[in-house]
Amino acid sequence: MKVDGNDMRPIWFDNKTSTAKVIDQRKLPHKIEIVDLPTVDHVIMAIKEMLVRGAPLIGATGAFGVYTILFENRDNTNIKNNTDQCNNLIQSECKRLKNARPTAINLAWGVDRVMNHVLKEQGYDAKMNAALEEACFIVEEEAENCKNIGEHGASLIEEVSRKKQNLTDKTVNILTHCNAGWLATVEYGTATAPMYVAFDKGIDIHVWVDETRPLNQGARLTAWELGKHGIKHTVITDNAGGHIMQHGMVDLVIVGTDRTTRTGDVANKIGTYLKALAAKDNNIPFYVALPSSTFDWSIKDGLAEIPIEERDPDEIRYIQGLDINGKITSVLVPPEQSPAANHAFDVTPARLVTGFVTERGICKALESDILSLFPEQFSTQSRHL
Ligand SMILES: CSC[C@@H](O)[C@@H](O)C(=O)COP(=O)(O)O
Repeated sequence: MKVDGNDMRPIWFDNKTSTAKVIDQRKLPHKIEIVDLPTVDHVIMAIKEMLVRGAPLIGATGAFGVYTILFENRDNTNIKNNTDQCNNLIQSECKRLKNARPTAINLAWGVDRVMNHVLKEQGYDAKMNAALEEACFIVEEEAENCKNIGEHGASLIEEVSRKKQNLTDKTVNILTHCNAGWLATVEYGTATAPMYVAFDKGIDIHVWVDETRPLNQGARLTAWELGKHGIKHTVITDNAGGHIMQHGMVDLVIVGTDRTTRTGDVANKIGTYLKALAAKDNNIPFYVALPSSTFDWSIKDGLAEIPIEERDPDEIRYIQGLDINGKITSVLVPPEQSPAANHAFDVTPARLVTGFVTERGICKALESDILSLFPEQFSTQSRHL
């Protein structure tokens, strides 16, 4: 996507250094800082500390992580000359990569996909080349998936726009939570992709951006992205959604997801469930946009089976922003001694979801409908079979 006229992605491969590079999203929107990922420890740190975040981006970063295992050990003759030792190292490092964050299924998906590719190859250089090739392929494929999500999802916005043509206020008001934009994917985003497509087609849209405490991905990242694209938006507190829905100020909710079961239960950033409840109570369509890499085909019960990450309570206790000297700084909010609990995600049951926007089209939040878009997953072993 364009930032001040320049093409930008949150991750890319730098041929000069032979390493993946990422934008450090902790510093946005105040500073664009690029970080190099030359070792697996760097990759794990980037995922854990959320320099990169958002399910599809975590998946892409994990995919490059597998390449990094081989890049990092390229001068280790013991590993290079012993296939068993090399494969054991790849498998144990991949396990470490997959443990960096638990909720987004894309991480395990991206790592396993590249790992399985690499283990089949004979010879160190062939393995390293295969890892890089597959990681780059995943990045392009996810970008294409998000583009298609945008095309399909824009039809929902166009439909609302058509219905509003006889009203004085024709603006389509969309609410979103967290950041499911290009910063969370590779290009376009998931929840934001339909917004970018609709806006580019000339539809009058306005986006309510939940600030998304504790790390403010909405206020910091979604607002920045939308602003750079010229899309009208307003940052609101996380608790304002219900109120504005009751007052007819929201036509449509679109969010992303970190893991969705084959039955349509949706894990996403903490607070998503409350938005879905409020949308249901106000008859407002609640859509979830996702690439197929975010479905967990092996599970059926999101509440019981999706692991919910619990992060450092200090992310709640401290809030980060620019001080009056223009320096990024953190300040303590609650009393020093008060404990805090940081549940990073929640699960919205399928019954509250109007539908899914995927790269293959839109479907209802029902196992049969989801599988009719992805019939090849019909026989994927659910843990319940
Ligand atoms: C297209 S990204 C979808 C989700 O990953 C996004 O909504 C989200 O919850 C991100 O959480 P984060 O903790 O910032 O990684």
